[in-house]
Amino acid sequence: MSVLAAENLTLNLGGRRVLDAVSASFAPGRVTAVLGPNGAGKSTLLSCLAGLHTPDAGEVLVGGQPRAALGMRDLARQIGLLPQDADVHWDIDVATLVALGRYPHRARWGETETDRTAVVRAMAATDVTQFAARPMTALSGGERARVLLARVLAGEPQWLLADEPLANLDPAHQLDTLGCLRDVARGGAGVIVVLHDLNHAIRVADEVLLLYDGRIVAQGAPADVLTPERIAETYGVSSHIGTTPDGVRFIVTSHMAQR
Ligand SMILES: Nc1ncnc2c1ncn2[C@@H]1O[C@H](COP(=O)(O)OP(=O)(O)OP(=O)(O)O)[C@@H](O)[C@H]1O
Repeated sequence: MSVLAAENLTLNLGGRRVLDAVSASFAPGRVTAVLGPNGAGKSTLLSCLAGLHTPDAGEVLVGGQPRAALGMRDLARQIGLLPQDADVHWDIDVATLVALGRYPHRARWGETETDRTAVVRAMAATDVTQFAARPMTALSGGERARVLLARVLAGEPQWLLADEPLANLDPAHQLDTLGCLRDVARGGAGVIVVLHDLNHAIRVADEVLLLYDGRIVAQGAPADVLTPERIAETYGVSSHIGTTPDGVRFIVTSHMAQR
């Protein structure tokens, strides 16, 4: 099966161990939420998977092949990364920027109907079609964030790696984006998404991977991993886990009681 796998990834940055023997395997058609407190190594793990960092030990396998064996174009077709705090401050119009997401697929003779369809679909999925002709500099932060997600979606990657894609979005667009990530997985791609809101994770993820201090402390179904005990150990907060009358699970966190 064509999986994306991290095998014993170890990475030191600035003299500190940032990832410590991280092994994980991601399957197509599934959404994996990468969770953990600030500084746990979530973005670094995504960067390693996408090829932006070369690990000091261990390797990333893409469909069983070492990532380093793939050419840049092939890698760009297979893995689409939306980095944390991605932004654009130049005067490019939205449709042109989203179309740049097709770059790894572009034929020598230019844009094809397939390219155009993928761009239109990506813009609709992120609710930015109405901004198509506007320059990026004339959009709000949340609108720009949706356009940048559209650019990655336009590339129709086999693996979508999204680092906090909900950070600047209003509640309705957060839910829409979670739905969009599920649709991407339903279409057969693997989705790996860094999230901070545990409620978003239990809503979207088939699986969660919980990092702490550069190590994986748990990986599995959200209900199995996100227990009050583990939330307390990892995040240092108390939690109450419940279910709404219509069956949606939720987690409410609060500060630990002072001793
Ligand atoms: N270039 C760098 N040089 C030195 N240390 C770094 C560098 N980049 C990241 N780090 C450190 O690596 C650790 C992991 O960073 P990373 O960005 O992966 O965390 P994160 O889990 O994504 O955190 P957050 O939730 O705050 O985004 C942090 O302690 C950070 O300070």
